[in-house]
Amino acid sequence: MTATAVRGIGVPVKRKEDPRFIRGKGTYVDDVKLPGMLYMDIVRSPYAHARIKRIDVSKARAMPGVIDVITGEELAKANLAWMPTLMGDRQMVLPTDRVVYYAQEVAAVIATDRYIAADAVLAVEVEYEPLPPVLDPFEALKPDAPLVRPDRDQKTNHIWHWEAGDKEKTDRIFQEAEVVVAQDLYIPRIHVASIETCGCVANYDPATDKLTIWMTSQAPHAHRTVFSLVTGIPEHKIRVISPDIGGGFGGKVPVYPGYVIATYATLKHKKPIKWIEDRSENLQADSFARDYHIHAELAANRDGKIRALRVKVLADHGAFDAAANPSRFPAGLFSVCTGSYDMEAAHVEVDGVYTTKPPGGVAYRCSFRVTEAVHTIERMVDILADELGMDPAEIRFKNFIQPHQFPYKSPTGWEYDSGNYPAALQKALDMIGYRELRREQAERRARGELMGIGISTFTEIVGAGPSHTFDILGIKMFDSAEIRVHPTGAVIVRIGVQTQGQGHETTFAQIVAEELGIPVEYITVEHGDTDTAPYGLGTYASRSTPTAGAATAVAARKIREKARLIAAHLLEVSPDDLEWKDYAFRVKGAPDRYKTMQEIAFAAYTNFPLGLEPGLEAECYYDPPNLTFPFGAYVCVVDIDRGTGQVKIREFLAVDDCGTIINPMIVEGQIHGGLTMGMAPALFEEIVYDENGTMLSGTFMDYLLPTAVETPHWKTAKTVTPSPHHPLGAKGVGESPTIGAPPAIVNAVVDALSHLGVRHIDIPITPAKLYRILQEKGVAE
Ligand code: PCD
Ligand SMILES: [Cu+]
Repeated sequence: MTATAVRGIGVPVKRKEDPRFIRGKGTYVDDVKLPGMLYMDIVRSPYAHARIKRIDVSKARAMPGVIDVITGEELAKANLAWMPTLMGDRQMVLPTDRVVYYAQEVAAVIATDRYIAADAVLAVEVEYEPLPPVLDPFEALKPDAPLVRPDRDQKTNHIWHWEAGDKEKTDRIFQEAEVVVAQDLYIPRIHVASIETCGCVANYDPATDKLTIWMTSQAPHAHRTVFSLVTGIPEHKIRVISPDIGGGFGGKVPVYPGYVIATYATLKHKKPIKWIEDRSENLQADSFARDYHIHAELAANRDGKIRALRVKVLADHGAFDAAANPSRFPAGLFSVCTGSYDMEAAHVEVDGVYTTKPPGGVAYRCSFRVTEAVHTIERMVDILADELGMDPAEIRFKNFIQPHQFPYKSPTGWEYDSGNYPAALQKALDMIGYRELRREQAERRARGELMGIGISTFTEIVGAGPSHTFDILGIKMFDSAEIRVHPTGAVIVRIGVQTQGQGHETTFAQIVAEELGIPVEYITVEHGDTDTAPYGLGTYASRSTPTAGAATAVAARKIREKARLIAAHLLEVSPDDLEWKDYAFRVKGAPDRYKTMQEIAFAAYTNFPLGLEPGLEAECYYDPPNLTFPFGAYVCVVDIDRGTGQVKIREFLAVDDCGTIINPMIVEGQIHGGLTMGMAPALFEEIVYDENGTMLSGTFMDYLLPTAVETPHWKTAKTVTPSPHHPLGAKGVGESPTIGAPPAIVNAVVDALSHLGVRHIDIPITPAKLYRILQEKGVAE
């Protein structure tokens, strides 16, 4: 078998899933239609904070086609008015006495038709007594602030305090440091706004006593376990199916009240119940991302050598701590904020705060708060360079962790597996022609034009994670793969992770193709169905390749070891006389005597050595020894329109390193998508509330997503520094670009204005915001 025939690792195989997608033949949750299916729609709160005095459902119930109206009171009787969150908090499914955010679920209508359900929602009468909203986390911490969560024992809006690093050493360095720079940064609330909204079809079948839930889930097994624990239904009687998913991006990790209500309703009515959010519900009430109020300080020597980083954060979590993080990391992996730079010490503190806003704190393509971490350090390094009058590239070269320092122990306790930061930045600078650009900038500046060059050299942390520190509600964050090679050499691979567009059906097949020498078209990848897929923690935080990808390689190697015994039997040699070469087992010294995996597979069912178990299957539950640390060097060139305040990205070059690349075409697609999702919050996206806590950006008229028109032509390149502990040397890549892009863009805009005394601008850098700055500085046209 040749590499061309196998099309394994490193080959730009076209996506196996695309033929069905481009024909419109995908099966999304809303495509699931069952006989007798009922439809659910949700009554939502018009207030951010209010007491519920009365809910009158009589008019709604009387409407033809309305089957039921479910309220919090009814759920309370079933002990389901509250549910646990992934972070160990509790969250209202439906309220019994108060609402704590705008658009919160208040009641649910079940009807024979989606439109009848929507009409009946309007007929439900709710009497509210408005309470003062709590919108600013700083205000929320004041002693006289209204309590968002009187249900808790602690009578405060403070949720938790979390810290990492060495406080004493950090403080000492700050006291004696030659230079200190400080900056407040705000990373606003944003929303993943995936094409497909959330939803489910819940179906309890009394004949089999089985509950099946098709749901938009990034983690079907974990969700099944949560459902079992919440409802008391035995886990084998629950089947969660996550079918084709129209984008996850972190927003489909949490459990939403709608899933729980629909499940309750199917158990009650013994009919399938469909619930699909509309766009506004999705934007208004589903988990948000970011909302970090950051104060950061760097201590350095006058020559630009960074000595220490100190960061304090207020994290606005909304009304419930329903963030999607590993249990022990309430602030996610934010403590990776020392980035790509070697320093003596760091201290990071994060405080979680309740406000009357929707709960969440999901990733938005940022692997557990890494975007926030990277934005902080990459902005601070530029601010320091500005303070010292140094070039931002030069200050980075001066502070990079050097290639020989890996594995590198960071001051907040991470062990970076591998990296070569100077090589990546040098490549980026050479490719973009950095010196020439600086020259051009000086000329343009002299003519009064505003051109900026921004750099970001970020380190990502993905692949959660090693069982000694990573779990979700106690379930360790391993992942899994199961491979079956059938007699004709056709293969089914089942994995514990679940694609939402990333192309796992292709890349995981390529891993098996490479390891077994079976052409990729003979390999089918299945996932997302808890009845058939092995247990896994799901797809988010760019963990699939580092965890399930490793499991797939290890399982394939187990198959290969068994195949060796069968090949030896067929070739009548000892197993030790065989070597795996050019995708076949060959007799050492006589490479023309060989058996391919197809021949071996057939023998595994027809002609296996006596005493050997028949069949050719293997599984692996992979507990990663460490996380993987992908990285990149991005350079962004912007021109600012002095007449409108508009930022034009003239050029953007992304040099990424995700170790061994499985499918270069898919990785490039991931990078294009990720860069666009990095540009979006840098320039456009923001969730805005008015002074009453009403969301002002609940439609795509107001929540500005970039289109192809706003998106520049991304240039990409790579370096390859394999992970030393991953069986394939691969690291995750899905989120790197979203993490690396925002600071590159902001650094470029600030660079364009630094000679006017501008040091920092919070995202999103909208034309209106920028135009005001241009006016202040007297350069607006
Ligand atoms: N080295 C390497 C790496 C990787 N790869 C590829 O690429 C992809 C990706 O991967 P990763 O990195 O591992 O990741 P995952 O896990 O798979 O995924 C996840 C991610 O992914 C991304 N991307 C995407 N895409 C699409 N299309 N869709 C979606 O949804 C999405 N999402 C996003 C997100 S957000 Mo989070 O959830 O926030 O946490 S996380 C995330 C896949 O296919 C794989 O296999 C390759 O090839 N190579
Ligand atoms: Cu984040």
